[in-house]
Amino acid sequence: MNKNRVQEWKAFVEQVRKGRSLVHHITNNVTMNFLANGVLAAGGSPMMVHDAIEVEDAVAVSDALVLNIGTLEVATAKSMVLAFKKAMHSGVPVVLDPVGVGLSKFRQETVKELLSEYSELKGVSPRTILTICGNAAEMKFLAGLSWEGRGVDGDLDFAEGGLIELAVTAAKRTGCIIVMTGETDVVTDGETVIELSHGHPMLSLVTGTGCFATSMVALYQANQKAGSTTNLSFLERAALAILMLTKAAEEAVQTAKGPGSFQQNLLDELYALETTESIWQGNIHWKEQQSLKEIR
Ligand SMILES: Nc1ncnc2c1ncn2[C@@H]1O[C@H](COP(=O)(O)OP(=O)(O)OP(=O)(O)O)[C@@H](O)[C@H]1O
Ligand SMILES: Cc1ncsc1CCO
Repeated sequence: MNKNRVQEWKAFVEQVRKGRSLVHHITNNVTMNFLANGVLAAGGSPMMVHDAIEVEDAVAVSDALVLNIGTLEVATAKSMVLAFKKAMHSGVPVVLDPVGVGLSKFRQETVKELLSEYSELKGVSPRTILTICGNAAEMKFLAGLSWEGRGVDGDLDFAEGGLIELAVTAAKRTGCIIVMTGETDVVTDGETVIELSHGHPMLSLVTGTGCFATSMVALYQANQKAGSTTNLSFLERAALAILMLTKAAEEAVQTAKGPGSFQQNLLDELYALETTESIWQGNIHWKEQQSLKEIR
């Protein structure tokens, strides 16, 4: 077990939980309230600002930006592009949730525009990081394969090895960090793969837990206040975000009667979860160049 690593992770999680990082969201109107309360419970400060007239001003004061296309509208798609460009030029990390991307040409074109803006900025400094957080159906589309999602949901069955290959292909094709959620979560930049198997199936019975995973990643990748730096990579920070969410879910389910109380408990656990030894025990695997080694 790598104790130093765990100490660094723990210190960073504590930093995030006290940091009140400002996470600007342009997101869907189904889960917006859940995301705002979740970000607050996890130690951040949420801000939902959508209108094109003010999104650039909002990005200018933000520590991270979430773009979620769940209930995409023509006006918000325009806002997203404006906010994205402003974020990229002002060093604000962006996390995109391509909800139901294969559903319509409109969603596909919007995501394509953001990705092509991102790739055009390659080599331009400063250019911050773009992470994409979504389920296997959405990643399948981004990997250049056919869309098999149903509505905005993505119930896809993949063999273990297939999942990793899918996430790696999506990362290589988009040039982004990929966080692929599901029973097993896969976090990869196309080279390194971090696999996490925590959480509970109850997470699928509350709408927006995937959207919230995206918000958590943004909170953990957010710019840190002066004097609160970290050596952790964006990849590791994304994995920590998922770890905290899924570990909180494991606690939340203990006393839940069903999805309603589970959702409430989840907020309480995100707020209270102790970063003791048990958090770091279990199924976190780190793979590099085909070799599997556990980082704890
Ligand atoms: N069967 C499962 N067992 C454990 N954890 C799960 C399971 N399914 C999903 N999760 C967890 O639930 C969270 C949401 O992932 P999921 O893939 O369900 O998102 P999604 O389909 O995009 O959701 P939504 O569209 O409702 O926001 C992730 O943190 C993931 O780890
Ligand atoms: C149900 C639903 N429809 C559009 S967005 C959303 C929330 C889960 O992504």
